[in-house]
Amino acid sequence: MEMYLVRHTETICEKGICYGQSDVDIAEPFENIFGSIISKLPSEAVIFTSPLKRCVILAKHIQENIKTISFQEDERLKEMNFGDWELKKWDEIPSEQLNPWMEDFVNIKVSNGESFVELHGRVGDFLSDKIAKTNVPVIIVAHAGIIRSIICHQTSLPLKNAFTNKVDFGQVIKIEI
Ligand SMILES: Cc1cc2ncn([C@H]3O[C@H](COP(=O)(O)O)[C@@H](O)[C@H]3O)c2cc1C
Repeated sequence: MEMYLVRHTETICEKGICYGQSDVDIAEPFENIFGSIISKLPSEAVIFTSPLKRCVILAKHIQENIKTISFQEDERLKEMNFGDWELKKWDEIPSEQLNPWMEDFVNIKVSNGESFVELHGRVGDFLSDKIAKTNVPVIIVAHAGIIRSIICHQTSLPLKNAFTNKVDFGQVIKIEI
């Protein structure tokens, strides 16, 4: 079965902001890049999306431009919950908090947020719940952290190496499962 992992396009956030689960807008114009994303997708698929608007806007556009078998938002596809760091500049996060997390972002929970292993757990629940029994192409519109977690689930890449995969804004990654 073909799975298409699509990262949302660029946001309006200035560079260097940790926006995690904050519901930030996408930057305009986005018509051309949306068109280029559609050209890389199958003509018929089931669509799942993160409920954050930077993904829903793109997912709805995909829904309108291919033969959509079903369309579902799923909370488990939200980006990592960065808790107290949400909407802070990375370089304003106190180093006594940031450094230990950088050393072990897989296991260390951000204060009032989650760890990457927790994110990976909810993504695994989503995959076994919604994807395991599907035999038609699947499109998942989500975030860099979620896409990396899915790749780790599907390839057995260790979580600590998840960031060796580049995931750009508007990138489409096709995997066969
Ligand atoms: C472990 C981990 C480390 C990160 N470092 C930056 N982000 C990134 O995740 C957030 C949103 O991604 P998107 O633009 O795809 O919605 C940003 O805040 C960005 O800093 C990370 C995410 C994760 C999971």
